[in-house]
Amino acid sequence: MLSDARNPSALDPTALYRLRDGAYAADLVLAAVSKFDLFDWLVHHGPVPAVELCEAMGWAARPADVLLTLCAAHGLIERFVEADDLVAVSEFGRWHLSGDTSFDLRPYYGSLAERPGVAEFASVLRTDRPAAWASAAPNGAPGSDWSGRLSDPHFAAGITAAMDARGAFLAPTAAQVLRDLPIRRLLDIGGSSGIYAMALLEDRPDAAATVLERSPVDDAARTLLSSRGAGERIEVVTADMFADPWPHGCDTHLFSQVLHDWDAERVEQLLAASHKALAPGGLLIDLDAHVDGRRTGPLPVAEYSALLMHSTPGKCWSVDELAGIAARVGFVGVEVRPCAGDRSALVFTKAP
Ligand SMILES: C[S@@+](CC[C@H](N)C(=O)[O-])C[C@H]1O[C@@H](n2cnc3c(N)ncnc32)[C@H](O)[C@@H]1O
Repeated sequence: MLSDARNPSALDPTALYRLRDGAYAADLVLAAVSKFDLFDWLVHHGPVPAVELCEAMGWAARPADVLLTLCAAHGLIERFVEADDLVAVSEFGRWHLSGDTSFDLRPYYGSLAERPGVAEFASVLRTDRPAAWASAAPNGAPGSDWSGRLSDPHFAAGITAAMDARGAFLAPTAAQVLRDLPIRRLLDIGGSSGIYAMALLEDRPDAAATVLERSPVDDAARTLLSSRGAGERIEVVTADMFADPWPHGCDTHLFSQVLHDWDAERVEQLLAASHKALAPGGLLIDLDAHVDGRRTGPLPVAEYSALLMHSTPGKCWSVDELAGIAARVGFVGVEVRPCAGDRSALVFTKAP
């Protein structure tokens, strides 16, 4: 048993990540059916560009994009991002979720329309404002979103423990995938407990790392790193990644599951800050769950994106969206490396 525990690939918890990360996805489809009658509308008005669909439904672009990815991943719609983001109901969607046939499941879905998550998604779709983390406060209550609650040391400790637990499998498996990269000085932005920095230093005895974290997560990170004997090689810098200067001169920057918490404007701000602070020729690694270029899946990522869209200003970004932003701020090229747990690492380079 012990040897299995030391070999993460022997006990792959991907199914458990999917269960947890997909917890909100059904509520989003229930909202589309019961609050907006999406598939029946598409039967009568589609195919339409997503922007017209949003206008008709009163939806904001970000949550609508997440919903369309999820519907496409379930085979309920067809989506063509390359053609004006044209959206059409599929035969499967028309058959079972519109009034067009006698196999209409809408009343069955409607019987769950009173679930709190369904109302929350209807509100996020209309307002683009995140709902409370884990639906733990009335919709839109001030400071109830994930980022607002991180200032509370008790909540921050719980989230840091959660990120650390997730990383026990993801960090060493990602480090294997990134083993060949010439990392000597790593900056792990929003690095939480430092578990990814530790994994990346494991096979690099001459390398060192800095975790950049906001308060009060910074203290939790320091305590954990020193209890794991990594306090000497990994320092924790307390900083707000949006407002404070970043340490300069690192040859590699890591965003692990950070960009998915933020909207396009702030993602661009973070990538620009990274480009500015990185050493020439340096690498930027984005480790995350990424939607495919056509924004039609994969299903586990589309489901996770629903959770993130519910309670953060972010979503699971597609490889193409991030590559576009990275190119705009000056990075060259992108290499995609599949990792365990439905994650992948995007490796961007700053020109020498
Ligand atoms: C979703 S967690 C990811 C943590 C870790 N990188 C991982 O992969 O598990 C996002 C992290 O970003 C940090 N964070 C959020 N806002 C921040 C800010 N303004 N400045 C620095 N860190 C921030 C949070 O404290 C949290 O640890």
